[in-house]
Amino acid sequence: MAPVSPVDGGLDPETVSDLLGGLDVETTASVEVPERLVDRVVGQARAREVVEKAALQRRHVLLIGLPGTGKSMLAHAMSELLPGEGLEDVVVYHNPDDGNRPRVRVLPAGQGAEVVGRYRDTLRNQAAMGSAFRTLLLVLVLVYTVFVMAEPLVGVIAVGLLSILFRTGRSRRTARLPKLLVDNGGRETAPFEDATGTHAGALLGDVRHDPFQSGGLETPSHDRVEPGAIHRANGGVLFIDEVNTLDVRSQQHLLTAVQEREFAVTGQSERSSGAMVRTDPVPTDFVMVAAGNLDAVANMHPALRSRLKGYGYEVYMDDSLEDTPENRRALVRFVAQEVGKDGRLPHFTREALAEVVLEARRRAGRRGRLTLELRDLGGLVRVAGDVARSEDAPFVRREHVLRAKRRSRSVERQLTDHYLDRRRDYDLTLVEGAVVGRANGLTLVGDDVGVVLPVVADVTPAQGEGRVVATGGLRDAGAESMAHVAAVVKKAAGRRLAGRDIHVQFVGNVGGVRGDASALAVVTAVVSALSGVPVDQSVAVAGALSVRGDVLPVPNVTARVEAAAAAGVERVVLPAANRDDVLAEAEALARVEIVPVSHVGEALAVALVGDAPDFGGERDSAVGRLVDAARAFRPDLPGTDPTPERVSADGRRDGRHEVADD
Ligand SMILES: Nc1ncnc2c1ncn2[C@@H]1O[C@H](COP(=O)(O)OP(=O)(O)OP(=O)(O)O)[C@@H](O)[C@H]1O
Repeated sequence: MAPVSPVDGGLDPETVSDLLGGLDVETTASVEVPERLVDRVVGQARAREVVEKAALQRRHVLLIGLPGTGKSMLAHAMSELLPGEGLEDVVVYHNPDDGNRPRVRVLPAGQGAEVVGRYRDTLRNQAAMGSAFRTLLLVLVLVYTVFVMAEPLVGVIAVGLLSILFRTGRSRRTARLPKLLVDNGGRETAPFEDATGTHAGALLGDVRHDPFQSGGLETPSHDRVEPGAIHRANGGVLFIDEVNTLDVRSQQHLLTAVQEREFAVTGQSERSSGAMVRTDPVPTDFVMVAAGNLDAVANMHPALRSRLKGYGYEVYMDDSLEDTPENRRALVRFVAQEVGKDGRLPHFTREALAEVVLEARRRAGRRGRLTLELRDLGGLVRVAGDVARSEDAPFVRREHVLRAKRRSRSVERQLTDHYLDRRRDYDLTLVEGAVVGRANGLTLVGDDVGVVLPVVADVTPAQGEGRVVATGGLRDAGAESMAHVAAVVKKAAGRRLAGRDIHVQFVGNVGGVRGDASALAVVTAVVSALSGVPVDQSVAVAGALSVRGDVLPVPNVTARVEAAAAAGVERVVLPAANRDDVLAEAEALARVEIVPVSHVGEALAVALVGDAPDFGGERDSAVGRLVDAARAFRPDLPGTDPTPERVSADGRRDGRHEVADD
């Protein structure tokens, strides 16, 4: 059989070499993955440095950032950096003085199992000796009653009663066998405990309920004691993601464990018999790595946060890293690491690796950056591997990655596609002609799926104070941005806007408008509605606005441009600050023209077309000023120009304007 070649196609070798940061490997099989977990972390230089320092000083760490950026990986890496020596075992004993107060003994790691083993051996020997003695005694009683007293019935009863007595005594003795609560024997690295989403019992330890409680059938309390993550993490790392989701009581107890470095185990449920039991304190000398998004900081118990602040470090995780050859090589190592971790995936060819790096660029959404949301990128690696495996391909090739990209559509992507299909049925997308009061905005569903979102506006007489009424699922910054729109329109309009309501609607909105990237599209639609100057529907507009009309950058312009191109839009108006963020590789760029703008006027100059209709003798100064602003960038823009005479393309005077301007 001919050897299977990992040579792939589709990208030229120079581009591939550049995308791999010059790494000279044929497939991921020859990519070396570092031994230590901390060396496998891609990017996150600050967090890595902090974790290394905190491990040396045994300080707590708070990692805040987006999901899947390596927070738990760093916490795990930290446990590898902590010394594996000096760990302890914890053994819990029956307390003969008080059955509800089990005793706790802390021993060097490995000795706990020995102690319990020795205890068990002693009990076993005692039991063996006792059993021989008891058998002899029973035989003697039987012989005496049957042969000497000649009372076999008395003999059988006596032997039965004695057997029950002996059994109770034996179960009492075996019940005293101590329990190994925390076993660190044979462990080479410090423990790592992930307590994410645990309930109080699993976090703080618990004492199980005993339905019998007395009468000789009960389980002794020390045998019902269970350690919590805080006890198992002793000497190592306790990792808690979404720390703010722990209830307040658990956070308070956690704080006590952190401060005191020991925490007694007691039953967590008030109604359980375990609640009456409380052990001696059990050591909880761990380093805590708490994680979450920004909400976690806001909602964390203030005392716990202050403890973390005072005795630890806080790091905001990076969500992207610089697109340098070194970092691209790190990404290639990441793919090799994910392939190795899965264990069943074929290796990636150079071209397939290059495609993953390209995807990391695309997902970063900013020029010169690579995404660090690596859990998601790891998902793409696995799907690409599964696609290759389903075809029994010996390697994951570029086409597999491309197919995986299509297949591993996020829920947002699927929802958007579904919505676009529906919208096509109802003809909601309009990408040609010119319409008054309608502009094509570009919004995001989720973080990285672009959608063309039409915005329509109309002006009506106000019942009271004039206002801007916006509908169609505006939330957060999206709702706030309407105030910026109002400022821009009002400033231009002066008092002439009084007595009018401006209605704005996001048509067929699917995911709600969270951000302020639609502000420019809204102003375009509003100005068009006020002026009657139509908007060119082959143009799509994306941009946030300052209250002064400056166009501000928006996230993930590549996804927006792709959505515009897919819908058939010809030109996309984007904030000038975002110009470089559209990936050069985006296929969509071949199909659309990008028009960078810095001021609302520039955008209007591109989007507004055609002549303004007759205003019935009354020139609208609100619109006048905005369209004037636009004219500063495109002098031929029609609208409020007071010049009475306009010459049309064929040299004739434009009669309609004459009438309007007279
Ligand atoms: N910076 C990184 N370097 C290498 N691999 C990473 C990195 N970030 C994430 N990963 C990969 O993604 C997986 C998930 O990351 P991890 O669980 O650490 O994310 P997280 O930030 O803790 O997310 P969450 O808050 O959702 O738990 C890791 O096991 C690893 O394979």
